[in-house]
Amino acid sequence: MLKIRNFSKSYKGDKKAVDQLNLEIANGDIFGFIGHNGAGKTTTIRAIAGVMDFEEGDIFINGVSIKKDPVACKKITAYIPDNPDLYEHLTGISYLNFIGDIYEVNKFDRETLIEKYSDAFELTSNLGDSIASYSHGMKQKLAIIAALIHRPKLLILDEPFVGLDPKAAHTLKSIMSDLCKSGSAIFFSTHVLEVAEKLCNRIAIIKNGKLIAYGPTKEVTGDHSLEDVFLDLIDKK
Ligand SMILES: Nc1ncnc2c1ncn2[C@@H]1O[C@H](COP(=O)(O)OP(=O)(O)OP(=O)(O)O)[C@@H](O)[C@H]1O
Repeated sequence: MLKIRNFSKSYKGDKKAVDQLNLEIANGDIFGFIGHNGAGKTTTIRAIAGVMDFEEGDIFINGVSIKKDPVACKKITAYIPDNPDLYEHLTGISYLNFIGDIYEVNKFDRETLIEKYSDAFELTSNLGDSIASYSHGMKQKLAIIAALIHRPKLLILDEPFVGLDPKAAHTLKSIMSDLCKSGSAIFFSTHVLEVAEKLCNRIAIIKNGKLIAYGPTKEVTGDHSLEDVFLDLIDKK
């Protein structure tokens, strides 16, 4: 579903924020992307989502290059940034319908999925309110619902659990599992290593723009916790 080939990115000619990254994510994978602050996670995620240009390498979504046909890639992808920028003057429901229109979601699917996910995130009673009145967590929930209503084949999330209350975080984890069981793939960054260890079948650890571990979670961790492996690798390499 997602192939990253020799991807590198430098900002303003500085040293590379990401350096020759290669990754593959299959349908059904929940892939956790882990690294220290400034390691290159958001840079990678923004390139995959097609919201940032890059010079070196290529990224393929379902076999299509994000450079050559970004629209085809974006049609089957949903991207939830760490701090979603929503249209504050809209109500929650008008925002969801706007996204539904862009992705050409039919009326039945739209109504069914808006109801399903708004109920799951306990946002149904707030959908008529303006987004400007939402808390940070409510905005995040709305961004997640908007991403889910067009049934993305690839869901990309940057730090999705920050700002969610424990119940919403639990709801999101089960939705992520269900989505992957239905054949979609998920790529997300997180600093919450316990969540990555429990939820992800594959993980990658990035340090200073380079991969230092990559593979099935159980193979990367062996007999240790992901936290131990992460701290050990970050100190060593
Ligand atoms: N717009 C930008 N202009 C210049 N440098 C940038 C820009 N965005 C990121 N960088 C640099 O690129 C490197 C990688 O940043 P990135 O945001 O990808 O890290 P991250 O792993 O997502 O970090 P965090 O966990 O803190 O969110 C850092 O050295 C950062 O300073």
